Amino acid sequence: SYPFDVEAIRADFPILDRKVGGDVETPGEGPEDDTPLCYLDNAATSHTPEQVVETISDYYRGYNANVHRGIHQLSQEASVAYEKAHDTVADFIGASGREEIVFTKNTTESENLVAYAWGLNELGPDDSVVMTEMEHHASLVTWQQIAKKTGAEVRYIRVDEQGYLDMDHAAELIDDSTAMVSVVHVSNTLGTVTPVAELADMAHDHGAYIFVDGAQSAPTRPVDVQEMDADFFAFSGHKMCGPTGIGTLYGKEAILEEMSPYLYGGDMIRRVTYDDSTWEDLPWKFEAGTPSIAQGIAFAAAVDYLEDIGMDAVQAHEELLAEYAYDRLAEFDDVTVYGPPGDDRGGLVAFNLDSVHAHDLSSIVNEYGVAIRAGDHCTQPLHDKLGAAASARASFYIYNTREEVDRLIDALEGARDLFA
Ligand SMILES: Cc1ncc(COP(=O)(O)O)c(CN[C@@H]2CONC2=O)c1O
Repeated sequence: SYPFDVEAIRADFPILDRKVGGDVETPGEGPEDDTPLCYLDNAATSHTPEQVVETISDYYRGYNANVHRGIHQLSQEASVAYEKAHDTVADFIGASGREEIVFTKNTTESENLVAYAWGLNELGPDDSVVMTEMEHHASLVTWQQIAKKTGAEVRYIRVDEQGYLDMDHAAELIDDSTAMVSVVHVSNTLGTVTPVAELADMAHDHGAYIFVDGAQSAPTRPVDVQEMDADFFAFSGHKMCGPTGIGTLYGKEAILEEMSPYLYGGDMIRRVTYDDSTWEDLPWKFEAGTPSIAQGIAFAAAVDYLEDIGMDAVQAHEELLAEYAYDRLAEFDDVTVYGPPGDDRGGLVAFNLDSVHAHDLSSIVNEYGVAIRAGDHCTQPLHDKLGAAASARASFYIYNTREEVDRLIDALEGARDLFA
């Protein structure tokens, strides 16, 4: 049994009825497209339910217009919907209001916004930025490069053998020189869940900010940014039933108020003269130019869709599938699974089959209709630490089932027989 009616959810995703195996030039239409799809790459991107797809087409068909400035009815309708979408996202993560919700392109842009608009101005040679060894490149490379530009020092909290964060090491690294602690909430490679509230306390005890990368947590579990006391929190719509091209940077209002803009242009200004300019209120100060209007409205529809299921139920489903996959992989004596035990991780499992390179494994299981990820998952330093050039990764979402995990295991057995 599952925490909710998975079959009813699957009915909202026609793509799950796709057959694969044919010519990629003609998606889903070729005569060889005869193998039912088994999609297990949700940490990369999730699918989009009909309700969200319809929201996008309803917008373009019914009230497409530019926002914020127009006086005519369509512009007012689009502006209300786009601005209210910020309220929906604010409620979803426990923010105090739309002033704390900046719509960006994705998590990556959210990280860069803070690194450039705050980091470049505030960091210097006496400062340190503390991250973990399991950061995604969206934060690791961003803060690494900003630190180079500003002379700040970068420090990495150790991840132990089991994939847990070494909190004693965190306490050593986070000190009075620390200006920013930037950490992943749920690792997209290990599935490790980081104790972000504890890290926030450590950061605040030393007068530092904490930036939580919520790309893999916001879609898969309840998030309350005030409870964790995050100063910044970032996530992407496309990983949580939303379209690509839309993400969120949450920031505490007082901090965003102080920060200078990231991108300049229209919509983010209040008054412009030849000499200088003043800025719009939050969050519009950080949304320059014509925004991704349809995507923003659809992002809110995706939040509504998930809230209907309930994030506790989403988390429970993720965890049962991750544990099941972990246990089934443990049946192999030539499989290495990375990260904490199956009953203490987010909804993904990265692994290697000893005799088969992850890329070969991924392409073979693809022959069985199974879609998983192979590569470094944008965590190359972590893979160096693991001693793995690459890993295969299965990641689950609300529409996946145990039978689909079984299909993965059957495909792995097929791959092993091929290479045996
Ligand atoms: C932990 C984490 N942080 C940041 C990002 C960046 O998100 P955007 O690409 O939306 O900016 C990702 C994306 N996850 C990658 C994308 O593909 N496979 C993954 O695991 C991620 O998993």
